[in-house]
Amino acid sequence: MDSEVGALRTVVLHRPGPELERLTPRNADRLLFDGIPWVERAQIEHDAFADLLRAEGVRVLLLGDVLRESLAAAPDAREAGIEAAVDERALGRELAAAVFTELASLDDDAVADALVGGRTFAELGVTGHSLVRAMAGPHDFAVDPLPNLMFTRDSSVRVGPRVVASSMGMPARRREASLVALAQRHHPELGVVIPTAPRDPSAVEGGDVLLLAPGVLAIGVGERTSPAGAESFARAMFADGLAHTVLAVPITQRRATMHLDTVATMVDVDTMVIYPGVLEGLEAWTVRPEGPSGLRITGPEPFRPAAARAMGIDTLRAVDTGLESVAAEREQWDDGNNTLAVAPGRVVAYERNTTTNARLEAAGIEVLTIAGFELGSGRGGPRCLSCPWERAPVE
Ligand SMILES: NC(=O)NCCC[C@H](N)C(=O)O
Repeated sequence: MDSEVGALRTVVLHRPGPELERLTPRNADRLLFDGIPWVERAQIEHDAFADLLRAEGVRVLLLGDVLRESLAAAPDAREAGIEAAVDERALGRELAAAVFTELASLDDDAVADALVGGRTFAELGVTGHSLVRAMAGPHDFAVDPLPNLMFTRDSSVRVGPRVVASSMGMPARRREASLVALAQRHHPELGVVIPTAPRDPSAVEGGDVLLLAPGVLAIGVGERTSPAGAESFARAMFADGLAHTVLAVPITQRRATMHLDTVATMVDVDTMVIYPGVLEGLEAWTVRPEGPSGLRITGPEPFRPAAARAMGIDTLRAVDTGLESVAAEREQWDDGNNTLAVAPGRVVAYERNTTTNARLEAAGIEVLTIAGFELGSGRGGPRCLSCPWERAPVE
């Protein structure tokens, strides 16, 4: 796995499930959703996405199956998953112990459901002398649900022969990374991939990491990935010999641009789709290894020439998403720039972003479309919804 565009062979998706049924207008902001999705329709849309990928010859692994298979294969994974889900800081020691005991009494499938879908106090039936329990409403969560799990892009990053567990920037998503890492690690097939050495806990989310070309990574630095996170990721890549250059790319810290892949994604070996609102202003700091553990840092300078130089190409072509700024802004919000390449010059995109898709096609990119009315309510497109596990090397 050394690019964003090599023919996609294996991908990890998560079919959304009961965790989405937990969203209400009161908790949606905290759980990072902009609307309340219609769950059955989200599943239909997701199934169509998975089927399209299968029709493209991609092997689709579903995280729910991966998790269940891992829990069955490794008894210690069960305990580790439950332990990570029980937040002693929120529950207090005594109630945390009671919640742990309840979860531990469930069978493997029910544990997997609880770790993803969360559990309320009422559902778990935990009682006892706890102020937290006494003051909690029946629908308050003893274990938070993970409605963003379907955005498998963000919780781990596959680079070359390795996988990097993310360190999520947002509290609502923190547990995803450890759950996904646990599911991968204990899975009979995925577990053959070696994790990178543990990094420091600074924030990096996978939506910020773009494999521009073999050995060249761009890492967005903004709402989800901190400068420290980008640095520790770069150091891990250099230490493992997986990159020679990392471009740290500042992006505005707001919801519309939460990750680098919300404004720019690779659609061919030398081409990106880029939101025109950032096209001219996008900059990069170039980070390279120097000496046994040092870094050489230069910049900032305009992103595209810096990227082209690192990639060893004359020009990084940009397809911008419309000259008309209102249409471009609307489609950026609806993840028009968030494409998933299944092969060089062949991408999956949301059908609603008609201006962006027409411009991609005019630039010679084949666009395969999926519906994203409900999937999009969490603010993520085809790239966010996928964690590529294996791609063919690019020329
Ligand atoms: N790479 C991405 O842009 N992922 C989309 C994540 C959406 C999710 N609701 C979040 O706010 O984290």
